Amino acid sequence: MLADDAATAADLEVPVTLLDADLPLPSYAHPGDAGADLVTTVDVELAPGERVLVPTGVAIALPDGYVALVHPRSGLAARHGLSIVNTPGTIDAGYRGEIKVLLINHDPVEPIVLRRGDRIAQLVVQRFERARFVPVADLPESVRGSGGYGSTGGFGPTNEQTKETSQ
Ligand SMILES: O=c1ccn([C@H]2C[C@H](O)[C@@H](COP(=O)(O)OP(=O)(O)OP(=O)(O)O)O2)c(=O)[nH]1
Ligand SMILES: [Mg+2]
Repeated sequence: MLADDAATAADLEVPVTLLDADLPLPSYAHPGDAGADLVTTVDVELAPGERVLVPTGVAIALPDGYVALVHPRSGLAARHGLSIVNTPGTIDAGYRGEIKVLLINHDPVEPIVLRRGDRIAQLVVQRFERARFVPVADLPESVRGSGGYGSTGGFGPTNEQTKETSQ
């Protein structure tokens, strides 16, 4: 059973429709948690390496200027290798459809069995900035410059599985 998430008047109000009345609203396990847990409405078994788009029974209407991000749950990742292909998934403010989660089983050997009502992911609601992309000839200088992808050090050479395309 989920703990009472103790919503307060200070919390952002987000209208939700439950497409499956027997399952719960997204719910925070503890006060102060960033992620509200989402459940699967279906039983599903993921073979090793398999990905499945799983329904959550929830549709929301975020206010303009907000986004909801669908993150994996670390316990399921650590214990079973369960993650999300497109992590974090982006729920746009204008989206009124059912939130779905593209789960993947990263375990090389064991299948993962999920039951209807299991908590499979967590939704983090955030404000965001819209950018006005302004073309310029030269970007302002910075200390980092164009160094990236391990420019500050790492361990070992790049694995040959990492392919890079050149122009
Ligand atoms: O994990 C996710 C990610 C997205 N969506 C929904 C909400 C989101 O607003 C919409 C579109 O997502 P996104 O923009 O990431 O996908 P796209 O491939 O760019 O699709 P579109 O062309 O519809 O924008 O799909 C989900 O239900 N779950
Ligand atoms: Mg899109």
